[in-house]
Amino acid sequence: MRPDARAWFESRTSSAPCLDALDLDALLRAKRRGQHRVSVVLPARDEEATVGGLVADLHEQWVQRVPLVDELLVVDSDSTDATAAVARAAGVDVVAAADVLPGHGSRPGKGEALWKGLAATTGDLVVFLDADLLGDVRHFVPGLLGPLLADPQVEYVKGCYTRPLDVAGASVPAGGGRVTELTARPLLNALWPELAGFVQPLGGEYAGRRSALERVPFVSGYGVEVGLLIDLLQLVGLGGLAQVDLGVRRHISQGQEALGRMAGQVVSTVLARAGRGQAGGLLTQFRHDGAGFVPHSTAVAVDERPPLATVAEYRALLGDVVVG
Ligand SMILES: O=c1ccn([C@@H]2O[C@H](COP(=O)(O)OP(=O)(O)O)[C@@H](O)[C@H]2O)c(=O)[nH]1
Ligand SMILES: O=C(O)[C@@H](COP(=O)(O)O)O[C@H]1O[C@H](CO)[C@@H](O)[C@H](O)[C@H]1O
Repeated sequence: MRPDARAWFESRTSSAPCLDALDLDALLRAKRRGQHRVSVVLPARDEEATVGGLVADLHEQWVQRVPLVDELLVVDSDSTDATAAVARAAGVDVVAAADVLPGHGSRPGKGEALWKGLAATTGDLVVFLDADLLGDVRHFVPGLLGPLLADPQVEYVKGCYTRPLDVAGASVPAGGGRVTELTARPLLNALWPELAGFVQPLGGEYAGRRSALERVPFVSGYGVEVGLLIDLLQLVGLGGLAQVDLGVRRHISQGQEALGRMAGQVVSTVLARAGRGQAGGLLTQFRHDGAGFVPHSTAVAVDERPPLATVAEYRALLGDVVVG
């Protein structure tokens, strides 16, 4: 690693306490001292199998038992299953991405759900969690908030973790993060070596100050994480970024072909941010039908939403809501 990346890695990497080791009083004092309001946003597309238990645990722990979280919102990203109903039955608010900022229409993709989730919430601190997480991840919330509560210079915190890959019933201890290891990490090391200290640049768990998040664009698809990292580096500098070790992260993993399309969106975003503009914007993959290879192409061109701070409808929304 370059000296600046190593210095960052050593000074801006912390570890999240496990739930039992947390000083809950100190955590709530820090929240009150900073007069913070905390929103947790989970983008969810077809996550009926996992979203209910996940949000029920988070709600019980951080809304009912310990008042750390003020808003817990699932953003239904055009799900075709019972994601919304399952999440509502678990006692949390659900909004359809298409219903947020309706004047701006609706686009597919995870980044669109996150942008709409930021617009639909009011906390000055916002935590983003994937909705397909497995196991007890309640400590992720205070872990991600910790650096933001402790240091006003920190604007954005990425979770990092080991990522076992569960495939066909077998678990590969560090097999997860395939797009990270095979695409994002090599590209970021080549083009933004100052970001080489990020263990999980694509990780789906992160938190930030609304004042920063509303000043960057949101790539509409899977390029959103790499886009946010690059854009927030430009906005707040390496000193405004941090990462926190959350332990182990398990989730519902996709197959190679789907990850190939995800990688295509990540590459398109990186090339666009590196000034290479839009290449072809198409990714062609191949299947074999027994007689020969059959190409099939998907669009991976970068589509993004502007910084929310530039959206009049959003400013009006904030103006109508008392934040505190
Ligand atoms: O169009 C989409 C695609 C994904 N997601 C959500 O974004 C998170 C991460 O997506 P996914 O699990 O597909 O990515 P992976 O974790 O496999 O990299 C999950 O909560 C998805 O439900 C979403 O809200 N809209
Ligand atoms: O990190 C990665 O390589 C990908 C795929 O992870 P796995 O190989 O399925 O564990 O997962 C992440 O990347 C996506 C694109 O940035 C994020 O949207 C996901 O939340 C994150 O899990």
